[in-house]
Amino acid sequence: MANDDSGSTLPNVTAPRPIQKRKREPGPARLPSNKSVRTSIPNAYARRSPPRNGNRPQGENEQRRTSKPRSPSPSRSRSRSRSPVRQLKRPGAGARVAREQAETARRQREDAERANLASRQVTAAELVAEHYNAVPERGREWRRTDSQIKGLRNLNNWIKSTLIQKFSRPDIAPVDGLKVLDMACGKGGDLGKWKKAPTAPALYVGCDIADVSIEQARDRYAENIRRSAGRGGRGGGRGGYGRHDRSPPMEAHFFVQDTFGKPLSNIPIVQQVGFNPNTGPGNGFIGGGMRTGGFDVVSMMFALHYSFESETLARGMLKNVAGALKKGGRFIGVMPDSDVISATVKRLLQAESAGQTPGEESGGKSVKHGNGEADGGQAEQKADEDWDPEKPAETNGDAAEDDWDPEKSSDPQTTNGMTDAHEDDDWNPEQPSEGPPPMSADATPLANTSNGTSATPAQSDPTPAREGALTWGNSIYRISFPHAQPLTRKPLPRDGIFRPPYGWKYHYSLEEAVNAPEFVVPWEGFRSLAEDYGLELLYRKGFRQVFEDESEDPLLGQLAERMGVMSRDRSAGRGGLMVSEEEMEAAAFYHAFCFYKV
Ligand SMILES: C[S@@+](CC[C@H](N)C(=O)[O-])C[C@H]1O[C@@H](n2cnc3c(N)ncnc32)[C@H](O)[C@@H]1O
Repeated sequence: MANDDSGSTLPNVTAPRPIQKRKREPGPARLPSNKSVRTSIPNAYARRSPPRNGNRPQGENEQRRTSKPRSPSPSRSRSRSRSPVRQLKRPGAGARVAREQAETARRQREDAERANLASRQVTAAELVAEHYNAVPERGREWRRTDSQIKGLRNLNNWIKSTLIQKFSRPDIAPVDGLKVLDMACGKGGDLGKWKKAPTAPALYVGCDIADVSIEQARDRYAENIRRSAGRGGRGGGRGGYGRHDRSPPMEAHFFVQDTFGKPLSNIPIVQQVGFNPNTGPGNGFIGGGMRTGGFDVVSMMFALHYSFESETLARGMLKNVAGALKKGGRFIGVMPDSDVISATVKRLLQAESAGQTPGEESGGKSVKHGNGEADGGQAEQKADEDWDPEKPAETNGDAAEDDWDPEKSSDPQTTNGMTDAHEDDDWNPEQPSEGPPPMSADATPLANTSNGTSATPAQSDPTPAREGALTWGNSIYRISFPHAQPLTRKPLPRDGIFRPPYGWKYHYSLEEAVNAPEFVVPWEGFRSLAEDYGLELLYRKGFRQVFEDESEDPLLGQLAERMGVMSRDRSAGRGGLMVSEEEMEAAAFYHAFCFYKV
């Protein structure tokens, strides 16, 4: 999967289904014409969408209506009586038979399509699982000392913590405690962040498609419980997760589960908490949240983009999110920002048609595309490594994961400097965080952008562009889009608007972390789809903006210091920022969001 941009995993739901040609019927019985049937189809998505809840897309209903024998109205009878009866009767009966056969054939084709789609989804899901299962667990020590992207890891962790802090406030927590569902929880790296939520969860349910990751998450949790018991409950009665020493341990359950392609209602504990299978469009209403039951928060960190492979998966994901949330519950997450992608694709395509060489359009020399021309003489040492599917890859999830180590003492006396700064599980606002910020020599101040996102071209570019690909990035991350989607042959949009919003595959690689295909999540399309499932937007910010705004908050600012994002010494580096500009550029590819369940 890591090197698969052949599009072979793209289910054919992304390809418009050919409209079936039907036999002409003679005389008046021929109405409505095929043309009117075609124009009655509301949009391209409706044609591609498999029927949900037994409802067929409008166009198909139209087709079915035309094939149904009509009860003759008086006026129709009159008009028939003026027509030669024998000419109408025989072709009418024949046409009916033909229609029935055509209808049967169409249904069979649809069934086959659905079966094919289902099996291909499984394949795609399996490939994702395979990729993440293959990710080595390098350990906290490696991340702390050897990782070249410590600053980025810390920033990602802090942003996830910030979302958790902001949107799991006591006002949404019921008396029996907060219930959290982590969809695509990876190795359970966010368990420690939940411990520091304003209301520590009473129940955490983590699901992921990668079984090895789920095993690691279970081990992580069990180890923490064990150590906490060994310490006599010190460090938080909730198995070391709680902030209140006498609170009962946080109960956690982990499941191997495809959270986009399969309903979560098949998990007993999810059923027990409450799952509403009727959310989303269907029968003309949007199913609301449950008045009682349901999770208080659903979290989806660095994973939602996998669901935008197809409309079916995206809807499946939202159905699960909305179905699991209680009324008033929150859906939080982080994912790639399509505004950054759109702006960069548009700019690079314009530069390309203006005949500019890569980088010229931006005054820089780092963005390139096409046939892998050398870029400003930058070193190309990493070359094909970034495209090697065999190359062991660590996940972004790992980069994004907490560096929680149950072995580590939470005693502030035993922690210091960078070590302590990397221990956000043992967050202690009193503990100073010091250490030289990992600045690059040419680091520049943070750029202010209108929406907090940045399409800043990279500062350096040691990796080669792929043949026929539009590529940008810097020495730690790289995005690569094929000029045309392999399966659909759809070219990259010159206006930067991805329509339809599903199936736009690109390749993403991050130093030490990810090397895998992903899918664009066009923001507006996603937002309006989310509304269909009763999810209203509360918060959306690019990572740069999250940092600039939220680090002003006294508590979150302290947390940034504790997590190695900021130094207490504001004269160090760029106002104390411990994230290099290249890391910040990589981070600016993402944005954070929170929705509210109505
Ligand atoms: C980048 S990792 C993020 C892990 C974790 N949320 C974090 O922030 O550390 C992406 C995760 O999404 C999971 N994933 C991808 N597709 C999935 C699906 N259909 N169902 C469940 N998990 C999925 C992967 O297995 C992987 O663990």
